[in-house]
Amino acid sequence: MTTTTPEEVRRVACIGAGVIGGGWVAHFLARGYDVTAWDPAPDAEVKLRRLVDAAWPALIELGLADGASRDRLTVAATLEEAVADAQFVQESAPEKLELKRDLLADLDAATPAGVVIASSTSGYPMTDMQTTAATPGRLVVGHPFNPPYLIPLVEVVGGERTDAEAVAWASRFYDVAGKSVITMRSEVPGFIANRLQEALWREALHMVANGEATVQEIDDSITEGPGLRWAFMGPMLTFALAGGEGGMAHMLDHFGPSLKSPWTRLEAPELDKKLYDAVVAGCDEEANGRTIADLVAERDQGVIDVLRATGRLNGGKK
Ligand SMILES: NC(=O)C1=CN([C@@H]2O[C@H](COP(=O)(O)OP(=O)(O)OC[C@H]3O[C@@H](n4cnc5c(N)ncnc54)[C@H](O)[C@@H]3O)[C@@H](O)[C@H]2O)C=CC1
Ligand SMILES: C[N+](C)(C)CC(=O)CC(=O)[O-]
Repeated sequence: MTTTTPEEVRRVACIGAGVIGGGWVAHFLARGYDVTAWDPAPDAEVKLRRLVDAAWPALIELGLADGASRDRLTVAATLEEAVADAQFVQESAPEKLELKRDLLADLDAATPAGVVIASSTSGYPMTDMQTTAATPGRLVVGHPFNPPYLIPLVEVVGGERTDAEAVAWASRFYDVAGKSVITMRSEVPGFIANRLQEALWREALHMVANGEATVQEIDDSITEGPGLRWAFMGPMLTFALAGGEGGMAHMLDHFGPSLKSPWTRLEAPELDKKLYDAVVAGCDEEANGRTIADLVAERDQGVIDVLRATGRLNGGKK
């Protein structure tokens, strides 16, 4: 393993610079790191710098680290150049298993020995991605949430061939870099948060497909309802309060049987053209003329307001 401690890291490489890679770049720049990015798309640098510029006002509001600057971003011409002197590597390439396997093997070959390489994958187990790397012990999952420069959580987990030391190093590094870390004990498919989100998403798609709720109603049902509580108290404790003075024990006695009620019976819906079009059109209708850039700015401001209201403006951590 690397002899660089998480506290000593100054140079980070971000591989893949789309929505998430770009978000990681913005986060690491705001925390004062030197960042080198690489992305094979011809227009990647223009898009990346646009994303960082759009994120920067929110990051200023959150509070930049000493010395943080957009000038610390370098866009490399090759993968090898990007990782040549990296002290940590964050991979955020498209969610395709074969691509991730090949890319992680290439990164492993090009990155200085012992440096930890993390994948942003939304759900592939590292065991399935590290199969062709020569030194898989340093490969971990570091799953972020969009946008990584504002949402604190990172889920960290290794694969069967990952060294426990690499998982511990990555968890500590993200902590030092201002993230809120959950280090998982096993490779649960979808990790923790996406497993929960996907359950909700599956039910939402069923309701749209069956004409039971509109896209707008689904969003309102969360933002006007449980979402208000979830920003500061998770689904477990909020449901404990549903039991009144009896807390979770009374809640389980009272509502436990409804766990087996028909609302939880569903398999994933078929994402056919009709459902696809209905969800896309519903989002356009709900956006009501607001562009994606407008919505990103609105979301960023909303997250900052929530972080401030819940006393979490110190770099995003509780
Ligand atoms: N979009 C989201 O909300 C989240 C995505 N993720 C994960 O982050 C990763 C990236 O997803 P997005 O940023 O959404 O995708 P994206 O499509 O916005 O960006 C992917 C980028 O990778 C580049 N790319 C293509 N081939 C590449 C290669 N061989 N090596 C390096 N870069 C390559 C593309 O040019 C593109 O800029 C995926 O693993 C995804 O599951 C994780 C959390 C949230
Ligand atoms: C849509 N997604 C599965 C890629 C989302 C995530 O992985 C995390 C997030 O940002 O919600």
